[in-house]
Amino acid sequence: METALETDQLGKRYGNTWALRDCSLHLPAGRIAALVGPNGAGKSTLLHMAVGLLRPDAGTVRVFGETPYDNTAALAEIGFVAQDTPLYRDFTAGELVTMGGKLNRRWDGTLARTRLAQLGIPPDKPVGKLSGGQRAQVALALALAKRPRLLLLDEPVASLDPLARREFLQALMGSVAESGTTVLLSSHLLADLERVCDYLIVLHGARVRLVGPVEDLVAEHRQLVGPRHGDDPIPGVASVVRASHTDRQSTLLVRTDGPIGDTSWAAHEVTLEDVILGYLADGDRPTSNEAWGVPA
Ligand SMILES: Nc1ncnc2c1ncn2[C@@H]1O[C@H](COP(=O)(O)OP(=O)(O)OP(=O)(O)O)[C@@H](O)[C@H]1O
Repeated sequence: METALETDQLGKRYGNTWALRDCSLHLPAGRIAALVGPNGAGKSTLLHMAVGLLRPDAGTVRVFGETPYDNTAALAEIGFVAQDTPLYRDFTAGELVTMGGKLNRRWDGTLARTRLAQLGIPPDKPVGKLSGGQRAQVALALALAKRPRLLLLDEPVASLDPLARREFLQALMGSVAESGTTVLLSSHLLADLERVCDYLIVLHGARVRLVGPVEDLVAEHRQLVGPRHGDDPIPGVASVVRASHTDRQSTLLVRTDGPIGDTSWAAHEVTLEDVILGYLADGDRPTSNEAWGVPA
């Protein structure tokens, strides 16, 4: 299968601090992928390198086989909606659609106008005077009009109310289903991601913690509840993601590589949210109490 995005040992550093490190992953074409991680995990940094806004300090990033940095041909294949949906606020939505046609060689202005008309967005009002949700829809319509093969969205629904969020995600799903566009979408809203995404990338502490098709990842993880557990290996368990213990009982989130044969463990299925939260709970906090002058 064709690969839309591929990184190998990709890294970006600010001063002495790695914003993203040893990032190796691939995103097959046609997927709608969730990019998840706590604040400061490196999500925007990864997206900015994928869209050629940042030059990597280590490793490589390729979009459909091309390096995006300083590569106009590669950038023509990528749509990007940045975190705060920046738009020229004095321009109207209609003017932005016209401008897009002058700046992009493959531009579907009719698609953008049809979408914006369906959403009831006025064509003649400066976008600075639209609501946050309407602005996000304008930004998405412009990104889709570019007919990108890869669409990168950095927290596109963060500022939207639940109804606007649902409409935005439905619009996104509808149009990428028609066009076959690959999407990589960062968000903190796990329930939304569970509804729309079929591929998952978890970042934590500047590193990739988990990558793969949602269906496989959910199927491979189990919650085990059983007698207090030490460090002994459990047959069928490839790794323990997270463990909590009482005096007599242990509860483990595990990644399996076979059936759990030991009947002293009760094995429960997990949701995507359980898996994500398990990986997010594991990892160091970048800023210590000492740095803030508070006791540990
Ligand atoms: N321009 C910059 N200069 C210095 N450090 C930066 C810069 N941009 C990002 N960082 C640092 O890089 C790390 C990763 O930041 P990034 O914005 O990629 O995280 P994120 O996962 O997108 O976070 P959020 O969910 O808050 O948007 C953070 O520690 C951040 O402080």
